[in-house]
Amino acid sequence: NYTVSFQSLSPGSPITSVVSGLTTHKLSKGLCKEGFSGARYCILYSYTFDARGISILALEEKHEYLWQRLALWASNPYLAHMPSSAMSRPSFAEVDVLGKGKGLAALRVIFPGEIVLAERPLILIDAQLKSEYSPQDIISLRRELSASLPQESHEYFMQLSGWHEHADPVDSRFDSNSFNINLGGEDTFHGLFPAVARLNHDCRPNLEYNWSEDTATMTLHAARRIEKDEELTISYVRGDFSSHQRQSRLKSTWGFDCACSLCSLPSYLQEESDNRLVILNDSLRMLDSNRLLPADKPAIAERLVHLVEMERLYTLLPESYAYAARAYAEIEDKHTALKYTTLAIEHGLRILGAEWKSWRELVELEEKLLKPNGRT
Ligand SMILES: C[S@@+](CC[C@H](N)C(=O)[O-])C[C@H]1O[C@@H](n2cnc3c(N)ncnc32)[C@H](O)[C@@H]1O
Repeated sequence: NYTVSFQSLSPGSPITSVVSGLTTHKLSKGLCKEGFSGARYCILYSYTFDARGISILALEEKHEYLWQRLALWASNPYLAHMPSSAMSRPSFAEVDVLGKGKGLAALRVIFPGEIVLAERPLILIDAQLKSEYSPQDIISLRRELSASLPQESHEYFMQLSGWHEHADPVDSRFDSNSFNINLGGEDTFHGLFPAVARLNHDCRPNLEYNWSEDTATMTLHAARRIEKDEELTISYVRGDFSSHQRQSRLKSTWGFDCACSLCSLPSYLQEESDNRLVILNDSLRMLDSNRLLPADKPAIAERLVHLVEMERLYTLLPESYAYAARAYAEIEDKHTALKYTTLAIEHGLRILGAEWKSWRELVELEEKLLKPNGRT
């Protein structure tokens, strides 16, 4: 139920009330600026959204769609808030971590699959912006955007880390802390999630993040059991990259030398891990290629599962089980196919949540396998 007419929101217009679900939000339109292509990008902001506000910089005609996506989930019970505001029973707290600045640590044991944190963006920027304005204009737009947040949120944003020493302070905070997300089909945005922004990197993290376009929420699940006081981490780069690729990406984009559990191993063990990653990626390529005979697929899928387990790449585990399930179903080994289907569904829902793309396909496979005399 939206009572606002988006066309009528002109820059600097008086605040307009919008009813979404049970919540009344006050929306305002800020600065608008025409890009090189003639497209008009405008700031839309609300001081009341999720109790900490939101600032969006996007094509004017996309404002209504974006707002509907965000407002629909205003009553999501899992929503996290900034550490300074009321959050019923967080399982983590902000801490100082030696050599990494601030971070988040578990206040209690967190079990595999638990939702640790789920939040919507504080700032959203259309990724097209880069091609529409000069670097100087982008800096001013980003500054204007962060200044449109409520005072407390703006201060919180400015306390986030921004490692690029010589860059603009607002710009470097965006660059160090934002995620690329899809919102509105193919449209890419840079989203800043304030609590998630405090998570440090580990090449073998204990949390997995998932962006849901449907609920406009970033959700973090525990990828394994996490002990009390353990630091919570995500991986900023793909875990199946080689150690060299991971370390150089982390240095160039986030400015640090990775000293995580994997990168601190003696070099001969890192080489072992890199070798396993090469075979792991080859196995994935082969299974995707359609060039394998059905009889050869189970062994390759088993090898994939084994390597993923050895490499502690928990997020790849559900998809690896799924490959094994499909491979065994194809050769009509129902018993083993069912074992892997169950493992895939259980791990997938636990770690990746209901947004996991293979979930429904596997449930159908399981149903077929369970039919007496049913063929796969
Ligand atoms: C998204 S922020 C994470 C939170 C940040 N530590 C803070 O104090 O707000 C990314 C920055 O944290 C630091 N960082 C993250 N992971 C790290 C790691 N594994 N080792 C050292 N520094 C790390 C780097 O300075 C990086 O640019």
